[in-house]
Amino acid sequence: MSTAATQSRHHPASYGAGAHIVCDNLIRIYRTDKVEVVALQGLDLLVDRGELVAVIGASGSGKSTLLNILSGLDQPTAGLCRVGDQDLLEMSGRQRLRYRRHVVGFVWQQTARNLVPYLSVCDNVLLPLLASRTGRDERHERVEQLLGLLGVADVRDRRPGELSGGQQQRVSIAVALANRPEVLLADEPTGELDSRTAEEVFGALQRVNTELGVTVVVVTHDAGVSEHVGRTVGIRDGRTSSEVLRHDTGHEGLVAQEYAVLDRVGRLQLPQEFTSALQMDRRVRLELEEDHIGVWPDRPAGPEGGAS
Ligand SMILES: Nc1ncnc2c1ncn2[C@@H]1O[C@H](COP(=O)(O)OP(=O)(O)OP(=O)(O)O)[C@@H](O)[C@H]1O
Repeated sequence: MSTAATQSRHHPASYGAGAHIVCDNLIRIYRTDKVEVVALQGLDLLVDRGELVAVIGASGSGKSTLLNILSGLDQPTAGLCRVGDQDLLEMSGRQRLRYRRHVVGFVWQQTARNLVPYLSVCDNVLLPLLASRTGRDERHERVEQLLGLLGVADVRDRRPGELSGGQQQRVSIAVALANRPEVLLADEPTGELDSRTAEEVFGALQRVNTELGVTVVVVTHDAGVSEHVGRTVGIRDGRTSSEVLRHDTGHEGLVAQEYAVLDRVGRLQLPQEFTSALQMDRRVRLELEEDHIGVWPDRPAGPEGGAS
């Protein structure tokens, strides 16, 4: 289990201390003339430095809203959002620009948003480095390192339109990482790809996470992502609802285990499959046992109505 996740369970008062990314009771309300949409309704999320986390959820659950906030493009309505020592609610315009250029890198679903179509692969990766005034030798070293790591060195002189979808996204990852950001954010990076190519892109995200130590948050509705990451966080209706952790047990190999998320005040969302299977409605009966908490449907106690 991630250190941040374990720590939040044991010391709710110091929620998020030591985590790289902290979202605490994050709220984002979109207001238009007539309607108000609560896209995030108190979302909690902790990510450790160097972790690779997938955020999955149905359409409209708030995934892109979360990523837009983490990328500094959008601001939350309330709550706390911190990346390293940067507070995303308190930043000035100038700090926000610096944050977007140097602290986070992003990969979007549409390649057109990631790459300049008339530049070669090599020049696309070089572009952010020119803007950041990195020295010439260091620039070329970084470009070579990234092209090699992402397996696109052989297509360095091609333009984005001359690449496969998977190659385009791998080049997009290289562009996003050029300025050595601490965090890489990817919004549906495999949304336009077939499942084999999607595997290739998830593999590339895994590689940069392991080799460069960059913290990666990937948002997707592709449930297949859980094969490639240590932790999958489920969001539903703008809140974190569940987590799947993959443990290496040694003898049995990697085993996936699903957890419900407990927030800092102890709230827990029970999976709907569980509550409907036991016809739990409105309220449940709780009992503290030595090593677990029992949850029972609220039915009259009797020969058949007792705890099970
Ligand atoms: N600019 C906006 N103005 C009003 N409502 C918005 C805006 N952006 C998002 N929403 C609403 O907020 C909710 C969450 O949207 P969001 O795009 O974050 O979901 P998502 O999980 O990324 O969905 P998808 O997988 O379809 O991209 C939705 O109900 C959406 O309609």
